[in-house]
Amino acid sequence: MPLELIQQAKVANGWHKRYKHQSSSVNGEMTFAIFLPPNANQEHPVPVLYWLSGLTCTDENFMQKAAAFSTAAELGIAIVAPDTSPRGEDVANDDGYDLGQGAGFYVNATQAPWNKHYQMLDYIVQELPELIAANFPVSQAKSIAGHSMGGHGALTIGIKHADGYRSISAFSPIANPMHCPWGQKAFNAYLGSDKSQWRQYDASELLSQCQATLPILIDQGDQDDFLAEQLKPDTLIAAAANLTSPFELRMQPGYDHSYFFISTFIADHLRFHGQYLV
Ligand SMILES: N[C@@H](CCC(=O)N[C@@H](CSC=O)C(=O)NCC(=O)O)C(=O)O
Repeated sequence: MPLELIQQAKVANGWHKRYKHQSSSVNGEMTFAIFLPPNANQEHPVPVLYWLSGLTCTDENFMQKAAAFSTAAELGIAIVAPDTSPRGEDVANDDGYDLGQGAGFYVNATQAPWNKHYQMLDYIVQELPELIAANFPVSQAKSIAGHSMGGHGALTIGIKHADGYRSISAFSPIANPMHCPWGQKAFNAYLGSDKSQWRQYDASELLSQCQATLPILIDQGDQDDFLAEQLKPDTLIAAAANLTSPFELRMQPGYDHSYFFISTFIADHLRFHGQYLV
């Protein structure tokens, strides 16, 4: 499907570009943004970090607020930030900010009316990387990162599709969505009431069962208003107890849930991924 360029700007000697396109996975239009570092060209394809944003976000929040460009340019890493859901008048929605448009939870919905468009897992794992590879000077090397709902997405996708990615990182991820209000609301709507279907999308469940996985870095602010009720990083630490691959969860004193926090530590995350994307 052809890409339509919406916007572009030079930044950090590279380019930030936004595109929309028809998506076969979500059966409608999707938008994504890409940062291409200055060294990206057909003779020098660059690795890609996929960034999954949180509730209420579009492709723009990370690109405008995370302050990632200078380090990504220095390391020669492209960043792709998709929208967090399908959108449009014919796309199912909810009055709450935590379900529907802007809150796709990176799952393949099985329940009506959501299953018509909310196939975000297929979009992120298959369709979007194919589109990026076909249209931009990128190599096969991919890593995945995200924030909050997007941290849940990065962890679950990276763990379940470990052959497709080199490393995983997350800021303030929803670590155990089966047991928090945001996750329970979304999973009930998108997946139905059968909790056996929820486990495939719960990072703590997946991590506790896997023998080996990718290197994982997580940052969590200890002044995050969502920490105890929604995020539950302790369950992830417990689930990671028997891992043999590198796993680090850093509690960062004084930081909240915002992009101020993300912008403070994004360079660490890019350098972490950079080790594995060479
Ligand atoms: N009550 C808030 C909730 C929205 C919010 O905090 N969204 C976060 C992600 S939360 C988990 O996925 C976010 O990234 N917001 C965008 C930003 O640019 O900060 C609300 O008022 O909507």
